[in-house]
Amino acid sequence: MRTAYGVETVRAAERELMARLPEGVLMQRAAAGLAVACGRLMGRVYGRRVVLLVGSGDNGGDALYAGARLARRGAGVTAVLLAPERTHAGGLAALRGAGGTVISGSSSGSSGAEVAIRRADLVVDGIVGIGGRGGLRADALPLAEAVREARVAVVAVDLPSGVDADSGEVNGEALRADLTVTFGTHKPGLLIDPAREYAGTVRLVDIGLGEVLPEPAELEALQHADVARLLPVPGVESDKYRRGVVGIAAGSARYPGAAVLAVAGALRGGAGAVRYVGPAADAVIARFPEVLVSDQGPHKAGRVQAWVVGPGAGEDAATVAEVLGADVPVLIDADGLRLADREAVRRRGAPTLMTPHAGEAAALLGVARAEVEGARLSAVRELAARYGATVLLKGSTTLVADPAGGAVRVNATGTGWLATAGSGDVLSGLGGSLLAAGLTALDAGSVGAYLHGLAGRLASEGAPVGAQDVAEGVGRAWRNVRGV
Ligand SMILES: NC(=O)C1=CN([C@@H]2O[C@H](COP(=O)(O)OP(=O)(O)OC[C@H]3O[C@@H](n4cnc5c(N)ncnc54)[C@H](OP(=O)(O)O)[C@@H]3O)[C@@H](O)[C@H]2O)[C@@H](O)CC1
Ligand SMILES: [K+]
Repeated sequence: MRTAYGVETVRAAERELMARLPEGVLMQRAAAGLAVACGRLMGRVYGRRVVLLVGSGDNGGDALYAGARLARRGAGVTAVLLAPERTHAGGLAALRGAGGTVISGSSSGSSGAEVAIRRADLVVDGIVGIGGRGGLRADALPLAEAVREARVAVVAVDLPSGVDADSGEVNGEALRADLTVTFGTHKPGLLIDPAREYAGTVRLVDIGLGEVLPEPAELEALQHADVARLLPVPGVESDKYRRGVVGIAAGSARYPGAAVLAVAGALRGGAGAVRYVGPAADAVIARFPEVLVSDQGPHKAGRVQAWVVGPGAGEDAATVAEVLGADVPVLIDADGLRLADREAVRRRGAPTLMTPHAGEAAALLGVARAEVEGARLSAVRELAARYGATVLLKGSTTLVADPAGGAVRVNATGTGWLATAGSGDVLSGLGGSLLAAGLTALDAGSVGAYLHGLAGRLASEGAPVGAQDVAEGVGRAWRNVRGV
């Protein structure tokens, strides 16, 4: 499991650890890891030209100490100081002692710095780290512009400067990195868009913080091994009922395809059988003869261990209400989200998993879509709290939040190719099937998103995919995760 912690927690852990260690040890650990990562990125150190962008705090200190290490190994290192009078003194002395050059951003104007950037093999962004608020400030903007124009490789120290460490929000300008070297733990902003996009590849340097960080983390991301443990694999005793039956109440005369795609996802999620109720039974059975279909309402469909309701449902509020009344886990998607009565969701005794995309989440919260996209973490937490339900917010970084709090799960297996019609219907069926197989709402949502994203990647291999390709790719994703 990859975990991430917010700034307050990181600072508390840092204080606790620092109290046990000689002064400066943590920064030296950070700088050593940073210098190694820079060296690897450049291929060799000797003779390379490195520019450090140095802000007023310890983030700049890390950059300076790492710069000193690179200078000792033969790199030509120039530090551009954005706040010369507040620069980390020890770091500056170390760099000077190692033969580095220092340009004061303010006194010599920015042109000297811009020339150095144009000639550089690598820029190290130590403007601001977890102490940052808001986007880049005016004095850093010409430097950021010069970096962009020079197309020079950028390594961000701890975080790309200008992004919000806790939320992944980017309020203003931020510096894009090819590699972010982060210390002690991932920060939420490194895993959540839009900030994640600025970070490039993220490398975690162990500075010993792990032993003092509390449980649970603020954010966690499942990895292959975690998903493999959670997948519902049948034992010798299993029959189709023990493996779970998932009911799909989806589709309408107008949108029969949504039903077919939700069923396609459900067949690949590990439940032993799929029931379908609704007006698209003919289309479903023609494509999937193994499905148990019924044109009666959900309560007459026979026993299920979980329901999926909503994909392509049109205006069928009665079916949504009926499913919400069932005493089994329910996944609500698409039209179902709009039709579900909030109080009815809150009253439910069994788990509920809601799976909106940003537009649907915005409608439920009564805000603009851009607001949800810019502040995904707070949006998903707010929705989970309002509905008393587990919420999976779809997007390039899908988030899953439980109403009781705890770590929010983030999924990063997705690909832009998944933004294709019907792909969400496949995910709803897949998630419902995992619920029926006995996973908690949080696990079903995050495992579903993981498999779905991976299936999209495997099916796509860099080319466009349709929703059916994604559904068919889910089997490959299972095998990939299980290593079989
Ligand atoms: N935690 C750990 O375990 C370890 C942490 N380490 C390192 O320390 C870093 C944190 O250092 P830090 O606390 O000195 O804060 P940092 O990010 O350098 O900011 C300093 C000042 O910048 C300013 N400022 C604010 N916003 C700004 C903006 N948008 N643009 C420009 N400036 C802005 C603001 O001052 P202001 O100008 O507002 O008075 C703020 O006080 C951390 O990220 C990691 O690299 C490692 O060494 C080892 C272990
Ligand atoms: K930085």
